[in-house]
Order: sequence, then structure tokens, then C-alpha cells
Amino acid sequence: MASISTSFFSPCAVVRQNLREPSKRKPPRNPNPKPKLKTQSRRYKSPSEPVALSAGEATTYTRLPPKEDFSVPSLSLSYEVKLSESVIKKVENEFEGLNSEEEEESVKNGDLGYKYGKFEIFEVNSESEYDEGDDDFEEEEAEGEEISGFMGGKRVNMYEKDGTYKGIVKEHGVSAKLYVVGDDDDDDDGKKFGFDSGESVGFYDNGGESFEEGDAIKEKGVPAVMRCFDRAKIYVKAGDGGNGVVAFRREKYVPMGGPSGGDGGRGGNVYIEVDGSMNSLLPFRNSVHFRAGRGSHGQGRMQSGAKGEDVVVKVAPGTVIREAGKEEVLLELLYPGQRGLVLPGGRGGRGNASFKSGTNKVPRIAENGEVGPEMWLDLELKLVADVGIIGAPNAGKSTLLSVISAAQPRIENYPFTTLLPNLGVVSFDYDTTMVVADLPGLLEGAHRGFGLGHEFLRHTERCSALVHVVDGSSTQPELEFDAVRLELELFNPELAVKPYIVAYNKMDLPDACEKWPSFKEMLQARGIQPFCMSAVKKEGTHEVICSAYELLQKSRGEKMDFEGPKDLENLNHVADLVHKQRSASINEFEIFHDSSTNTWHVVGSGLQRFVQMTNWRYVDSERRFQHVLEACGVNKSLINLGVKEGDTVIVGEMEMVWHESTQGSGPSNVKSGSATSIKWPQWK
Ligand SMILES: Nc1nc2c(ncn2[C@@H]2O[C@H](COP(=O)(O)OP(=O)(O)OP(=O)(O)O)[C@@H](O)[C@H]2O)c(=O)[nH]1
Ligand SMILES: [Mg+2]
Repeated sequence: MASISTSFFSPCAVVRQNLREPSKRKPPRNPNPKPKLKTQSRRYKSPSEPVALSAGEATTYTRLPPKEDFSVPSLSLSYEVKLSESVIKKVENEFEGLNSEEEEESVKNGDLGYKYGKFEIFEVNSESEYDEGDDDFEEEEAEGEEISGFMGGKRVNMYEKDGTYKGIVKEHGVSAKLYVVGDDDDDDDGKKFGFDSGESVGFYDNGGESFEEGDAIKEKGVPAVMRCFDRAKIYVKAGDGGNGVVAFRREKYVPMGGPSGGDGGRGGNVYIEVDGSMNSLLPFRNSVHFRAGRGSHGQGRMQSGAKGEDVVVKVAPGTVIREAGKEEVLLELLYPGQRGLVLPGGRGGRGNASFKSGTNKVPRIAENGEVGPEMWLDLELKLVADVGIIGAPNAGKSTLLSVISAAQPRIENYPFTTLLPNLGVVSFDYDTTMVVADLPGLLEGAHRGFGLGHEFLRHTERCSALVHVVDGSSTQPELEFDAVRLELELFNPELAVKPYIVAYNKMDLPDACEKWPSFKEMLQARGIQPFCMSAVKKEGTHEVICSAYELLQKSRGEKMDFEGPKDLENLNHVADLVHKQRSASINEFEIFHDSSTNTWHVVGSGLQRFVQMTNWRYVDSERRFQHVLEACGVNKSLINLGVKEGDTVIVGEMEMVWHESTQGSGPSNVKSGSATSIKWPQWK
């Protein structure tokens, strides 16, 4: 059923965004106007640009900045820019012009001891991009008076123009352009922002972080490797279908052999598969784009084109997949070997042999292959561990994992030694095992992203039971225990109701031994039976882990009762959804009118797909197009809405001029007499 909208204004504006300017779009009128075709396909734009990540930063990270650094930075902090980040957003400051002539004068004289705090970093590019595309800037600079100085150990050439000083810094293949527009009197350290005898001024290494406006709190303190290990953004595109061809059988003793053009091959599919040997999403730091092969074109002698090559994206067990920027989960891949079809390849175009019919025995028509769907996907890894070891930093979590399993996590006597979760397999017997994850330390405020909390709290969601390690040697173990419990609850109340056991650690230290009775008493008063252990001496650890296993068994039993036996999941529902969206009926369209340019937009995904697959090289294509417009009611709807001679009609990427002819009306001057006499195969 055709649905026709007569709302002329705002919808039209939306549609027009994708089209060219009306003045360019409208073809010159002539007595025989022909439809004007545009074959440029529109590309899918990702809702947000992928974050470009610079390699190698993770290795420079040693420890977190102190907690004070997590506070909202004042305006003056926005001068901090790390040059090795390849994409840095424009940072704008509210600034004033240079205050006094003296200050200006000293800059001109290259007085490097003076403070020039206010820089506007308005662009940062890779060097190659800079060299290619920004000649204007250099030309502009060259006009001014040149001074030079040092910034972050780099020589900077500055140019003065209209009281503003501009310069370029190049470092690690990245260029930053600077504007010095004033003096920061409040900045009394003089090192970060001043030209201070070769010291780092506008730039300094702040521990691997980049400052980005609005993201300051969230990103700060999280090293790149942590951000990428369990999150990735990838682009997937299914292969385009191959084109069908027009061919006729020519053979001795076979006169008028008939049409023999083969169909194009289907484009390759995009699958996502769980690879049991992967334990992070780090490989996606380097490879982001996954494109399946396109189908081969059809050939004569009824030869169909070959199918395009499939692409299989391998992910770690426990990966959750969403469409970029959306909340809804598309796929949840838990077990090795699971495979889901995400994007089906585009259909191959039909060759002329497929268009043969009783009334059209010599069809000179073939279709283009369907363009393969494309998508940006957000991947998120949630560990699939049975038991998670949580606790404050330096409590002895990694030590516990190292004594109960063969895992060898890094153990050091300072907080945040563990940046990425470590997994270990605890074997009780040949067939009795459980996977235990040692997670990074948890700080107060973790649920809001402080420390590494935000990054790993998600992993605890999948664990069936938790072991909460308390550092007995800390000043107040009770408070530490409560703080961690509170963070869990604030992050996700479901975590707080997960079964857990409390392991009071470092009992070999007299300090811890002393506080144990009061700690035990406090927990028992709340109905919790804590364990005590010395992870280093392997004392009491067996009891802890046996008890964790019991909890796990119990929760597994409950889950089985609740969920019942797991059915074999159909993981192709994403592809089914895409397929459904793309194969919308050709009869479903809307018409919008732009009265200022006398343009009619016919919008419908079925029609748009039809236009994309129409190969205008072949003579019969245009007639078939007219036939389809007539059959699906577009012409009738346009007439009802009052289309006039000479109006522009846009369908998908094609635009035509409406022409009233004696035989009938249509958005072109094609004689309709012959078109109506031919029956075309139904559009699928
Ligand atoms: N005396 C004593 N020291 C311990 C014990 N368990 C751990 N430690 C020490 O505590 C320090 C921290 O241990 P880790 O296992 O790295 O602590 P963690 O909880 O994993 O720390 P983060 O990963 O930084 O959060 C190390 O120096 C360990 O040797 C214990 O039972 N007794
Ligand atoms: Mg650790």
C-alpha cells in the first residue's frame, strides 16, 4: 500500500540533506527531457568517528596519577596536550589578548624566560596530512615577524601577526599549531606554560593520557592498553553482489539461441566467531576494517558469477556486540566455536536470461549487484570467569591467584600493579576446575570511573561468585571492606547480591593478626563468616578456594534450575534483521514536496534498492523502471498530489523531469505504449 504524506516542510528538509543543491540538480529543460541519472552511491556515515589510538603508549604507563588528578580540571589545565596522540580535539580557551606592550616586546625579542600561558591549540594532525593540506597556514605565518623559542625541548618558530603569535610544533610525526594570545599571570609555576630555558612548556607528558574536553574525568588514569583490551570499534561490510550481464547464445545450428546472460554472484558474508585462544580485543587496535569480497559478475552461456569471499571476524569468548553508539545488544558470544552471521552479502544482479518471458523473448536488460550492507560495531569483552577476586589495591589478590593456580600474575608492593585482569584455572581434580579472575584494585569512587574501577567492574558481572580479599595490614580493614562493598553496590546493585566470601589476608603480619578478632566479630555480627589466610605463606588459601567452589556449585545449580537446558542458539538474527530491513516492499514509499524548487521526493527503501540495482546501460532498464513506477502507484500518487509539467521527481539517486505526454503521464518522456505491453518479472 502506498502511503502518501502531504507534509511539505520539515520532512522535505531532511531528505534534501542528502541531495545536491537544487540549482545543480535541476536539468535544463528541453522539448525531450530525459531522466538524469546519478549513480554515486551514498556512503554510510558512522555515528561517531572511531577513536584513533596511538601505539606504544601503554608501555610507558607505570602507575596512576594521584587521586587529586581526577578532579575536574580548571581552565588552565586545558593547555595540556600530549603530542603523540594522533587525534586531539580542538581545545578552546577563553582568553584575552596580550596585556601589555612590554610583554609583546619580550616575545619578539625571544625572551624565553617569560611566561606565555595562553595557547589555543586549534588543530593537531599527522605530519603528512599537515604537509599536504595546510599550506595556507604557513603562508599566513610567513607574513609575520619571526621569533623562535623552545617548547617541550622542541624548537618552535613563532610568527607575530596582528598581536597574535602563531607557531608550529612537530613531534613524533605529529604537528600542532599554536596560538599564543596572552599571558597567564595566575600560572606561577612557569614551567608548563612559559618559554622557560628549554624546559617543557606548552606540552608535557602527563603519564600517557590525553586531555579531551568533556572526557577529562573518565579517560584520565586509564592507560591505552586498558581501554583497548576489552573494548573495540570495528567496521564491517558485506560484499557487493556481482552484476548480471546481457548476452545471447550464438552457436552453429542454433539460430536465435536466445538470451544467455548469467547472474552475478552473491557478495561475501560477514561472520563473527569466538576464538577460544583469544583473551582480549587488543588485535582490533591494529585492524579495524573488515570487508567481505564482492561477487563476480555473470558471464555469457548462462554462467553465474562466483560468490564473494566471506570474512570471519574472530573475537574472544565473552564478547558482547552492539551497533556503534546504540545500547541494544546484537550478539553475545560466550563459547569458543560460536559463530553468528552479522551481515549477509548483497544479492547478485540478474542476467538477461532471467528476464526472458513469453512476451519479452529478447530482453536487453540486466541488473547491477546489490550493494552489501555495512555497519560500525562496538565490541565489549566481559570476562567469562567463574569466580572473581576483588578487593582494594595491594590487598594480595594477585598473590592469592598465584598460589591457587598456575597463573603467574605480576606481584608488587604498590597499588595498581594489576592493570588487566589475570585468569587462572584452579584444578581440584581431573574434571573439577574453575576459572578465577584476579581483577585490578578497587578505589573509592570506582563506580564513577576513578582508578581502574569502571574498566573492570563490568567483568565481575559475569562471575558467579566473588572472593573479597581484605588487606589485614591496612589501618582500618573494616572501613576498607565497607568501601569496596559500597562501590560494588553503587556500580550495579546486582553485584552486591552475588554470593561472596571474605578472605582476610596477610595474617603472617603481627599488625593484621591483631586486628583480626575485631574484624571477624564485626562481620559475624552481620552474619558473614570471614576466612583468614596468608597468601604469601599459602596458609588458609585452600579453605578459601574450596569455599568459593562450593558457592559456585550452588549458584550453577540454581542457574540450571532457572534457565533449564540451553537450546542451540540461532546467532543469525542480526543478518535476518538486516535482510528484513533491506527487502522492504517496493510499494511502501512516501512522497514529499518542496514547493520552492518544485521538487518531489519519492522515499522508500524498496524503491531505492531498485534504483541502485538498475543498470542504466541497457536499453530496457528505463522502460522497466517506468513500468515499476506505474505498477507500484508512484505515478498515480504524484498526479493525485498535483504534480505539474516540468516538475523534478527524485527517486533514490535518480532524478527526472515530469512530462505530460499524450499516451500517459510519467516522470520522463518515454513512450508508454511499448512499456505497458511488456510484462516484467516481479521485483524481489
Ligand atoms: N606479608 C604478606 N604480604 C602479602 C601477602 N599477600 C600479598 N602480600 C604482599 O602484598 C603486596 C601486594 O600484593 P599483590 O598480590 O600484588 O596485591 P594486589 O591486590 O594484586 O594489588 P594490585 O594488583 O595492585 O591491586 C605484595 O608485596 C605481596 O608480596 C601476605 O599474605 N602476607
Ligand atoms: Mg594485582
